[in-house]
Order: sequence, then structure tokens, then C-alpha cells
Amino acid sequence: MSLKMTLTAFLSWVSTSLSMLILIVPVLVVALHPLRRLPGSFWSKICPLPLIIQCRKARRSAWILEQHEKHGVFVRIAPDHVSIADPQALNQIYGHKTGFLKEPVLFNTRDMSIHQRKRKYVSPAFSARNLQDFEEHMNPSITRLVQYMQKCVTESKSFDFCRWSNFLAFDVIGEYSFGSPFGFLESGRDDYNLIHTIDTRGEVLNAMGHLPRWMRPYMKYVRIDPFFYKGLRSTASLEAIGRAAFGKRKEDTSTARKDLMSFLLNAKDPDTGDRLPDKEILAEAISFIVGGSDTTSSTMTNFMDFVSRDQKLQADIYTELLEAFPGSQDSDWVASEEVSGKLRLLNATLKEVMRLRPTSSTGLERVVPEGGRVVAGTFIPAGFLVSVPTVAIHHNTQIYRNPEKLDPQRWLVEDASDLTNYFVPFSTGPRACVGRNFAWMEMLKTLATIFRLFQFERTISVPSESREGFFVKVIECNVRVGLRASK
Ligand code: HEM
Repeated sequence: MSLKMTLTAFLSWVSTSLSMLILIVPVLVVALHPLRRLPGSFWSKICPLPLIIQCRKARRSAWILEQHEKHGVFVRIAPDHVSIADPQALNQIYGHKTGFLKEPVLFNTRDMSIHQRKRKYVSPAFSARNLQDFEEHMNPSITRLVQYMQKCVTESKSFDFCRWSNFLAFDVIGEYSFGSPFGFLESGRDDYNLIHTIDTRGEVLNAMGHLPRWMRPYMKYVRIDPFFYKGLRSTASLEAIGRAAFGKRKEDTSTARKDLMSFLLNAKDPDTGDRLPDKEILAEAISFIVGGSDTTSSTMTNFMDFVSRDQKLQADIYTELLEAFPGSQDSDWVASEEVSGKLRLLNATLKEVMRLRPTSSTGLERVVPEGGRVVAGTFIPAGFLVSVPTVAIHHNTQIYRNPEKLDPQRWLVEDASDLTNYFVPFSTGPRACVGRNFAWMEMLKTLATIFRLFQFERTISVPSESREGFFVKVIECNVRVGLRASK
């Protein structure tokens, strides 16, 4: 045999063996995997790419819902990740003392003892007493929003509530975290490009969280798709904005206000008695900007989106508001939380909006602890990721009758407390949202004020489009606005 023929035969053998390997390895990975009995698409079982692609398209939750419709309650959405759309799993995974740990992707820490330490010095900032004290500091921002709406009425122009609720939420969280608003409502602009920065960062970190850990640091060098590179740049610029605001607040020792920063600046490490390092305070404050801005603004936008399309519901809410806040109001009037908190229809509608369209819609990831756990009747071995998609629970037909319908009345009937166990927009257990009372106060006050003073009408009749980063966000909410007559 000539040398040429031998070489050809060898190359052909190599290529056949490689092809076999490429075909066989994934089949073996699927067949021998510890989670092999759980369903999911073939590609999701061998690599996280399908999930990353959906995160990249900013529609992770929608895709996961589709996967559940196709495969059932348990779905492997990545080789090591099982999504579980069973209400029983909520407490089994997220409840107290379950041993499931958080993947350190979203808010900063995974370690339970560090988390408990942080919670200790952050929680007092959200006590009922402290929130009551802070309430008056929210009012000027809400008044600025009202002034803008009055301007729109005078000029007979529609406006994008999505944008303005964002301005409001950022100014309020700026006021709470750093002692002064970012100034969005006053200028009517996002001079820091903060909104875009946080949106981009959310989308990118959401996608990055599913890449193998070793790959993540290199994503900033990937220039074929600038998505990752831009998102990581956004993270850096968010830190710069936070650092500048923190520096300003630290110099201002004159304020006696009990905002979040005052708690962080005075907090002491329970073990050493030392004050917290600046780096930790800054990281904490940034997590509040991220966690406490888009979430409240998107929820208020969803409320506006639904209620401005349903004039009957809007009229009923107005009747309730008029009874609670009768007569003409001063130009800087803002609804109090004390009264708004008791308005049954307003509260039920806000709850229903958060059920139907939760901003934190996706399943929050947790790692199965040592020894593995039985979740919703199925054993999952240790070390794998599990999550329960909030949106799937909120749309579960066994819990909510007619789940696709916006029906505030479902919260007003006597046995509504059964539903409350499965209402988890703020998550549940030890890692649940620490800012939920703050958020509820901000949203109720704002919505009570604007729906008492104005009438809104959505400018489009087609469904709203949304994008999902950390949170699901409607991308526009243009409304026409008119003044309510003061009776
Ligand atoms: C409608 C508004 C809000 C929603 C839907 C919401 C939702 C959530 C959810 C689902 C989590 C759990 C995340 C996880 O387990 O991975 C969370 C955590 C958190 N939220 Fe909120 N949130 C809202 C408003 C706020 C506000 C206003 C603040 C701050 C003022 C805030 C600060 C935080 C922080 C710091 C955490 C981390 C808590 C921890 O790890 O202990 N959130 N939020």
C-alpha cells in the first residue's frame, strides 16, 4: 500500500471516530446523567445553550412556561437545572431551614451566615416605624410626577408612563439609599443613563448566570456579539454612579434622616464590633438601587397598563378613592399610606396585577443541599439547581380559577387567604424581598394619588410587549391623561 493510501485511510478512520464520538458522547451524557429520568429537550439536557439563547432574547420565563406546557411539571432547562412548576415545591425549596442555598448570581451572597448578618443590619431600615418616618420623603417625588402629568393635561399630550414610573422609582430609591433623589423627575431625563444601564446589566447577568463559571470572566472579550461586553460595561458604570452618590452622602453628616445609608454607616459587625467597610456599604446600596427600582416601576406600569385599558375598573377604583380622599386637594397633596392601605379594591387590584404579571417572574435558583432532597415527590440529588417559576405558580389553574383573567374580586372573597399562600411576587422564606413593605408603600401612595387626580387611557389596544432581564419589564406604556373633576 502506498503512503498516500495509508494516510487517507488513517484520516478517514480519525474522522469516522470523531464523528462517532460527537454523536455518542451527548447520547451517553443524556443516558447516564443522574437526572436522566426527568424530561426536557435533548439540547437542554446536553448544554445550557437553549436557556442562554432565551435569556439573550430577553424571554426566559416565557420559554420556561412553554417548556412546562410541553414536558409537564418537572423540566430540565439546562443539564444541571430542573424547573419545577408545582406549588408544593415553593416551601420545600424556598422555606425556612430547608438547606437549599442561593446561586450567587443575583443579589450578592450565597453563604447563609453572611446573609443573616447582612439581614440583621439591613432589616431595621425596613421596620414599620422607620418606613413611617421615611414616608414623607417619598412625597416630593410623587408630587413631581403629578406636576408632569398636569403639564401633559395642559398640553393635551400623551406620555410614556413606563419611563416616568422609572424616573419616580429611581428618585425614590436614590432618596432612600443615598439621601437625595437622582433628579430624573426634575429634569425629565435620565442624565446618568441609569435606566438603560440597569436594563442591559440585568439582561446580560441573567444570561451569564447560565454559562459555566470558568467562561464568565472571558465574556467581556467576546466582540462578535457585543451583548455581553456592553452589559459588563454597564455593571462598571452602575458602580461608578453608586460610588459618586455614596461619596456625596458620606460627606453630608448634617442629615439626621434615617435612610438606608444611615443604617449602613452606623452598622457594626456583630463579631468584631468594627464598622462596615465602604466597599460592603456600596455593594449593599447598589443592590438596593437594582432591587428597588425596576421592580416597583414595572409593577406600577403593569397596573397602569391593565387599568388604563379597563375604564369600568378604573371608575370603581376612582369611586373608592374619592370616598377616601373627598373634596379638592392641595397642589402638593399625596395620598397617605395609612388611608391607601385600607382601600380594598385598590389593594386587590395591585395584588391581582402582581399575580398576573409578576415582575420577578422567573424561578429563583437554589442548589440542592447535601444528601439530595425529595421535591414535590421526586428525588433530586445534591448539587443540582432547582427553581420554581413564579409565573407558573401564579397561573396555576388548580389554585387560581381562570388565571389569565385580571379579576381583583378573587382577592375580596372570604376564602382568599388560601390564594395568599401561593402569591409569591416577593418570593418567600429567608431570602424573600427585604424591601417589600417599602415597595408596597411606594406603589400604593403613587397609584392612589394619580388615580384620584387623573383619568388614564391606553393609546394602543394590542397587547404590550415586554423584555426580561432580572425582571420582566413592559417596554412602553403610552397613555392619554385627563384631570378628574374635584367634587
Ligand atoms: C414590586 C417590587 C418588588 C418586587 C416584586 C421584588 C422582588 C424581589 C424578589 C423576588 C426577591 C428575591 C430574590 C432572590 O431570592 O433571588 C427580592 C430580594 C430583594 N429585594 Fe426586592 N422586590 C421589590 C422591591 C424592592 C425594594 C423597593 C427594595 C429596596 C428598597 C428591594 C430590595 C431587595 C433586596 C435587597 C433583596 C435581596 C434580599 C436578600 O437577599 O436577603 N426590593 N426582591
